[in-house]
Amino acid sequence: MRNVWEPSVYYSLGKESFCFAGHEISIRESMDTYGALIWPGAVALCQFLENNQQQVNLMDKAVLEIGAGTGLLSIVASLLGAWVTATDLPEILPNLTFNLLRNTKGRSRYTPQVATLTWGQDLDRDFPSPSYHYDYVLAADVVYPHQCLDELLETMHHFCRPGSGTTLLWANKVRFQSDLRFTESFKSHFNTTLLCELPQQEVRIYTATAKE
Ligand SMILES: C[S@@+](CC[C@H](N)C(=O)[O-])C[C@H]1O[C@@H](n2cnc3c(N)ncnc32)[C@H](O)[C@@H]1O
Repeated sequence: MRNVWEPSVYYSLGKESFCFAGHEISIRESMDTYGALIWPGAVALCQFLENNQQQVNLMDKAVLEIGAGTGLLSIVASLLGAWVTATDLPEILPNLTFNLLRNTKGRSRYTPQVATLTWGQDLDRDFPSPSYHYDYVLAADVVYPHQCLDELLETMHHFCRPGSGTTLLWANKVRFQSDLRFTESFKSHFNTTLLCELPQQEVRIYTATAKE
């Protein structure tokens, strides 16, 4: 039988209750993996989406989140009216599904979907375009020292192609030189605008569309 990942330690690191889009949101975290913790980029992008609903109107929009982790950002997008697919590595999905269902059931316009998406892997097979077209792709704190930065950029590019009309929203805490190198590469692939900078949290939020 497939081993279903369950957090072994339920441990509150920082805040696990939030209020966004008029709802109390309760997130189950764990110490087990990066994907079971809430990262500052997710909180910053949730705040941005809540405060800028005219600029980024998610009502009835198709939204994909990559590296969704605990699901906080997907929950907020869902509560703001989007049809959301939250994706991550397979071992993250049980906790992600748990958090999504517990916080959106009976509250959101569309039931959020959950899917495995390993950056750079089988994208044409599992998410062929144009069948899988999204208005927005969300990404929070997906850039940190890991071995898959090229695959991450390839994934962003897969969903945000020239002429697709897809907008990418990427929030990240700037931690290392490698983050700045990724940002340069990101800017060379996409038309990029810095939407917001939070100096205290050292988080930057970018919006991007594909270069023609
Ligand atoms: C630092 S956590 C951020 C989680 C969440 N977005 C947040 O901000 O709270 C990075 C996320 O990317 C996911 N991730 C890392 N490598 C990945 C890969 N190769 N393919 C897909 N997801 C990956 C992790 O499982 C984790 O959920």
